Amino acid sequence: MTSIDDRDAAMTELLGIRSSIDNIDAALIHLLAERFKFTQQVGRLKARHGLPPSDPDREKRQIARLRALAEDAHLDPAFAEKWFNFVVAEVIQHHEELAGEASAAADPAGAV
Ligand SMILES: C=C(O[C@@H]1C=C(C(=O)O)C=C[C@H]1O)C(=O)O
Repeated sequence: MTSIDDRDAAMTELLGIRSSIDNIDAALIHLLAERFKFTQQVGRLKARHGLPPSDPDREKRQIARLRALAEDAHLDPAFAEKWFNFVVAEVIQHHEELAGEASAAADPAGAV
């Protein structure tokens, strides 16, 4: 059993830790927003030049790099890879949408 004082101290400590978690979550949202700004830039460039939305070789290299970074940082490399694949799936969907918009703009009647 812990005393009321112990519990109050634990709650104060918990709130302090959660405030750091809140700051990190906010930083991650800002970093992701910045990443998506750049991937949208890549998507528009690819769409303008008829390049494919995905680049599996680049993804493979990034996964190897991120797994090594995760290991150094004592983060589960499998989690790092899952996170990357989750983000890339969204990026590729955006790129496909941009490619569709570019081809519709180039050929509004849909003629082949
Ligand atoms: C952003 C790109 O497009 C796709 C998305 C990637 C990413 O989000 O890291 C990597 C490769 C591509 O499949 C790119 O080709 O660089």
